[in-house]
Amino acid sequence: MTTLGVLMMAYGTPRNLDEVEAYYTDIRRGRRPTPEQLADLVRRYQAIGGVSPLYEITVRQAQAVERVLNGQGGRFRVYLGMKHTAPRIAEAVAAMHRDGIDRAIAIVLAPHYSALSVETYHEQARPAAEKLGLELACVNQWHLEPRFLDALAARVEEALARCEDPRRAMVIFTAHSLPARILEMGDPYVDQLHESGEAVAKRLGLSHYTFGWQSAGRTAEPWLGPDLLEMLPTVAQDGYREVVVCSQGFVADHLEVLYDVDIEAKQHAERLGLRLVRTRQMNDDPDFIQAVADVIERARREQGW
Ligand SMILES: CC1=C(CCC(=O)O)c2cc3nc(cc4[nH]c(cc5[nH]c(cc1n2)c(C)c5CCC(=O)O)c(CCC(=O)O)c4C)C(CCC(=O)O)=C3C
Ligand SMILES: [Fe+2]
Repeated sequence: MTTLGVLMMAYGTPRNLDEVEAYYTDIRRGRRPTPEQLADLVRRYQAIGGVSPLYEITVRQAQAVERVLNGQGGRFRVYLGMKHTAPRIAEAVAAMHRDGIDRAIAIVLAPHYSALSVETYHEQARPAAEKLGLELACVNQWHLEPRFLDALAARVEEALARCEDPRRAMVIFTAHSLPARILEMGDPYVDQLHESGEAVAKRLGLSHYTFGWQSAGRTAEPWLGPDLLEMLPTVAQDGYREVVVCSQGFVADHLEVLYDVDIEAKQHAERLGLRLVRTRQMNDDPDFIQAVADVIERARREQGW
């Protein structure tokens, strides 16, 4: 049995505050941020303790997925490639090739597809693989993977259990906002976020839930709305006292969760007399890791590998 590669791709995070400028420049496709923009981002990293736990969590996720896949009788080797930091996606592909791997499944640690998110990872992976003659099967989305939905539902249930009156709490499913032009592009991102949220709501029989966007970029073009922060006053006006935020578009604790939700949104909520409870992130919890392994196994079967 030959070893099958798994190219596991994730966003990447600066390892320390000195790396923030280079990171931000990379996210902005080579345009350096203004001193004000940089200072604001540094301030947000400082507010969550100086560094984001994202890199360590991503490494643990990759190792755990490899363990589960191989424990099920497979022969996989997982390689981690980051979009904005080292080890880069192309480096991970090159490492696979050096190790003699000629087939790999490429998966992004983000469940919902958009041409402006998941596709940008594949756009780095595909040419790197082609150049080396490595066959790549790219997974576009996995937001409806049954055990992923189970994991998401379990976290919403657990967050509701932390509410004083779970039946009267509003659940808001969020994801990273994207430029609103994806709507004219026929992009499936918005529909997919509704699909996974609806599936969870159905599993739990939720009657009070809605959808919102978070962490929109600081650019001039319009972004998908409504923004979570703008929704909170309406939720308060409608008489809710507790709100559960499920950042379903993210699978780890990182800046967008630890700052944008835990600090910024929580402060907004408190000023409105709302208690905000956030669902726990997936990180390397076994139920989530099994779900990712299921996605990879499914892709392997579909390829006939
Ligand atoms: C769709 C999407 C995901 C989810 C899917 C996926 O995971 O891929 C995601 C995740 C993440 N985004 C992250 C960080 C940042 N994203 C930024 C900016 C942007 N994100 C965008 C999109 C996404 N981003 C876009 C279109 C921009 C604007 C770029 C521009 O200007 O054209 C900025 C710049 C400053 C700011 O705007 O806040 C930062 C610092 C971190 C790591 C946090 C940590 O370090 O813990 C993570 C996991
Ligand atoms: Fe981002």
